[in-house]
Amino acid sequence: MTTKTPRQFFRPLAIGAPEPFRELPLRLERMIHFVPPHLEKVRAKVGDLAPTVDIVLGNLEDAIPVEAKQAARDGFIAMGQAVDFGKTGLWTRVNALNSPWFLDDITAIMGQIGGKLDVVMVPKVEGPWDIHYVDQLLAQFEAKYCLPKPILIHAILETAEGVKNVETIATASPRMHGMSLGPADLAASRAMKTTRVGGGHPEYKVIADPTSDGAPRAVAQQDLWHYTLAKMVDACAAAGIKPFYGPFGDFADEAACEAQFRNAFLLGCAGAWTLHPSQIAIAKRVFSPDPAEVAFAKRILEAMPDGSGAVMIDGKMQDDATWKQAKIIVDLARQVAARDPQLAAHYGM
Ligand SMILES: CC(=O)SCCNC(=O)CCNC(=O)[C@H](O)C(C)(C)COP(=O)(O)OP(=O)(O)OC[C@H]1O[C@@H](n2cnc3c(N)ncnc32)[C@H](O)[C@@H]1OP(=O)(O)O
Ligand SMILES: CC(=O)C(=O)O
Ligand SMILES: [Mg+2]
Repeated sequence: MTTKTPRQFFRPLAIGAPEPFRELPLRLERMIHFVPPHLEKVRAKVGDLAPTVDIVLGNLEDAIPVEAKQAARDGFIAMGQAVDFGKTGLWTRVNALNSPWFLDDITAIMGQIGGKLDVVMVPKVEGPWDIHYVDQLLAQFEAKYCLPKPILIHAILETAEGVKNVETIATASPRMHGMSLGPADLAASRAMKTTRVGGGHPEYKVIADPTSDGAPRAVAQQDLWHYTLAKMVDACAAAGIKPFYGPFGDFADEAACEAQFRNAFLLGCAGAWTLHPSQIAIAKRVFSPDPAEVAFAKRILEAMPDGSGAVMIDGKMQDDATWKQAKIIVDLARQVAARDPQLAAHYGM
């Protein structure tokens, strides 16, 4: 594949558009909270909701009825204008690039609240060509409206072709913020035989061999999403962008939601989607590091001030590599502490 030279890669795509970021802005993004902006009742509470989440996302795509597409777009703009989001990110999920609504979504939003928007989430991204199109369009709007800061792109990985092209999607533009797993559309795209939005399936399992005494055979459920999530995490980490778990649709099963989010956290994800207020506390709990882990990570950093050598702590060998792991945990704890005084106290920060 032909790619741009390094210098061309970082040039603005429209005269007057801001320079692309070289590094992602440092932001705590434990949950991307989805708001249906066509509902006046929900919209009215966004001012109170915003300080309790890291990101508010106005959803315009799936889950918004066709007859409410315009109301959702208008509602998102009204909400964006009315609310002071402070340190909370303001994102939107626009309709798919091949839908009848995308062009009007992006045109209206950039014209009216482009200066407040942080990230555009693009659904059903199939390859780098989708990112290039949105990249160029955003640059033209940034130039037209003299926006000082580039708007970032977050892709949803939710088609088989997208998964096949995940590495070229991740590196398609300096505007790439990250990626989320879209387990519902991806399941459909792959003809997986499920009807769930994320999470496991009891029939996806391995079973131990039968024994001569006929004892019940041990069964272990496997994670349907491990392969895709791991592939996405590697593509994102290699490109210097952020991977996220997507939605978990069974709001009543908080334990399963927490387990799926925690697997994603341990594997390298920065956050997950919250679709219902009850999921916010789960995401906060999972994507803020455990105070005991933070305390141990601090001991590693203190024992190896320049990050080199080998020391023993509680019988465990530490060296340059565990120092790097510890730094990731302590840096994340610092970000969380800056946002959450209660956790700051638990972390001793
Ligand atoms: C596969 C995908 O694409 S996933 C992404 C697309 N899906 C979404 O964005 C769904 C977002 N969530 C929602 O729209 C809603 O949660 C629904 C429609 C699924 C369920 O809503 P309800 O039936 O109202 O749920 P419930 O009665 O439990 O809500 C309790 C309260 O929380 C509010 N609430 C529910 N969801 C949200 C939300 N996402 N954000 C803010 N408030 C919410 C309700 O308005 C209700 O408020 P009230 O107590 O003042 O009446
Ligand atoms: C997240 C999403 O859009 C999906 O699972 O299809
Ligand atoms: Mg989807």
